[in-house]
Amino acid sequence: MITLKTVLTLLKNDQNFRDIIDNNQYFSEPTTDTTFDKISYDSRDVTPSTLFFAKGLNFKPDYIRDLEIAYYISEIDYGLSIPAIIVSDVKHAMSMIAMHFYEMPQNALKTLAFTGTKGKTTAAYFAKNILDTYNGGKTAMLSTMNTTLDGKTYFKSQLTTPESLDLFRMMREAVTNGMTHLVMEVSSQAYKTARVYGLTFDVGVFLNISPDHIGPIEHPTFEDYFYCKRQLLKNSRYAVVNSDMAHFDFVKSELTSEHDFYGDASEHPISNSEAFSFSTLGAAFEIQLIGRFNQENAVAAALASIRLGASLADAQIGIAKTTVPGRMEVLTQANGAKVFVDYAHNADSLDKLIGVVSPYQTGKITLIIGTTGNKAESRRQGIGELLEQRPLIDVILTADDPSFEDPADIAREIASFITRPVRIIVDRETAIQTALAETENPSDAVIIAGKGVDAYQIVDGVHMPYDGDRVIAERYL
Ligand SMILES: CC(=O)N[C@H]1[C@@H](OP(=O)(O)OP(=O)(O)OC[C@H]2O[C@@H](n3ccc(=O)[nH]c3=O)[C@H](O)[C@@H]2O)O[C@H](CO)[C@@H](O)[C@@H]1O[C@H](C)C(=O)N[C@@H](C)C(=O)N[C@H](CCC(=O)O)C(=O)O
Ligand SMILES: Nc1ncnc2c1ncn2[C@@H]1O[C@H](COP(=O)(O)OP(=O)(O)OP(=O)(O)O)[C@@H](O)[C@H]1O
Repeated sequence: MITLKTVLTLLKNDQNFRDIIDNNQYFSEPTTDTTFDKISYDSRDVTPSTLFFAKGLNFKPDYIRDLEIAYYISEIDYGLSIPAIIVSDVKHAMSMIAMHFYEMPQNALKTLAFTGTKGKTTAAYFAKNILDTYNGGKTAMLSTMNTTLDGKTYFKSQLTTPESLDLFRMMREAVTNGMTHLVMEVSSQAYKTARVYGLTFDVGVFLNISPDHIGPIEHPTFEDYFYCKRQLLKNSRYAVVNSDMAHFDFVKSELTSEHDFYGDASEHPISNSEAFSFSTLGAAFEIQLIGRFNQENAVAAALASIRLGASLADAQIGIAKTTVPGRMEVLTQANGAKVFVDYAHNADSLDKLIGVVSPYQTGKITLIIGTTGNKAESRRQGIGELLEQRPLIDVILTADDPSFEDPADIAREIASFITRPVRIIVDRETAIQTALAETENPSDAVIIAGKGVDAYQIVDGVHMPYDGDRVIAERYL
């Protein structure tokens, strides 16, 4: 519950309030003694005592024109018969009001947030397992794939970082469920669209940065993407940063909170790095996820979790038992060839993935990859240029969430950066079946990159059923 008076006080304290318009009259103080028992940004989910937020690129005033709601908050006066609270920034208003509506759940949780171009989900899974070992399974998690508010039941996430109204509701539910810790991924979009506005995390981790998510609906430039990501460190009481990341000196120069670094250029380098083990922080670790970058993700999660109370032994146990659905999963075909299923879907992570596979697989390596339509368009050139530099990799280009674009056109665009012949097999299952049928012996490998266990393909803006790369690969082993 929240009163109109409190809403206005919050907005005024945040210098966000402009005016109330009720019946063509302007007011700066509450005109009624209203209490809201629901907040919503979706007209399909309101009651008469709902405080409604009109926001978003595709919002239409017709959604609420005929609704019986007490007030709406908006940057624009839509001239409706519903009283309007006009603000300068509706996303800021949503976050400030949501955290108070849900009674500041962040005060009852130790919060740990990961940002970075790559590794957020993996690091979040490492941290959940470490913290669960410490607190007996009381860690909620919000990740790109899965969300759990009771530490054990998972449901599919809509966004990497939810809208503020959903975020604070979920945080309150986690507290009600007895959770003591929350691990979450914070995307650059979350800062760009103020989904975590006003929230201070106990620990914020910056994993790495490379050009990505640049396109019409995401970030106009790399500068904007990088700036948004850095906001996590400004809004965390304690920062953990990868000393090997691009622009590290600049990130370091901006730090104002207490902090720790990991990586080769820090006091916590990784040593004795083998496929399934490594050493750091003065201890030996076992790990199921191969790849040096996963060892980096693990160290980041360990440092952050230790800051929140976990011990080094908790970190060793948590890291050893972590697997992440669709990330670096290895299957073996009847002929002994290996199939690597991984979520890599930009040039940087693809480069790392190929780097992990090629030392072990000395035969023919076939890569199946595509990239999204209507989003992150710069990935096409990045992936194409990378594959041009890997002449020994046999490439099959396929569909990966083409959305409103033609997947064959996307594939041809990637192929335009590669001078050797590459195959285009648009149907993803056929591409996987073809590659698996071509392997001959244990030194061969197929890398299926991009969708992991995602059980959909976005086609014409709609999530169409897709079995997921791992399930399909298992079918043709
Ligand atoms: C740019 C952006 O942040 N977009 C998100 C945003 O959209 P929006 O605010 O513009 O809202 P909209 O979808 O245009 O709809 C307008 C409003 O009308 C309302 N509505 C709609 C229909 C109706 O009948 N009644 C009604 O009230 C809707 O509830 C909505 O509030 O809010 C929507 C939910 O409220 C999100 O679904 C949408 O994410 C889009 C689909 C998206 O794909 N975002 C990506 C870029 C994103 O945020 N990705 C990052 C991860 C990036 C990474 O991997 O690092 C993430 O955090 O998920
Ligand atoms: N530290 C890292 N550096 C580079 N690549 C990584 C790193 N960690 C993971 N990857 C690669 O990126 C892929 C995605 O990993 P993960 O899902 O953990 O990252 P994410 O940041 O959550 O990604 P996204 O924002 O695309 O959802 C992995 O499948 C792996 O190929």
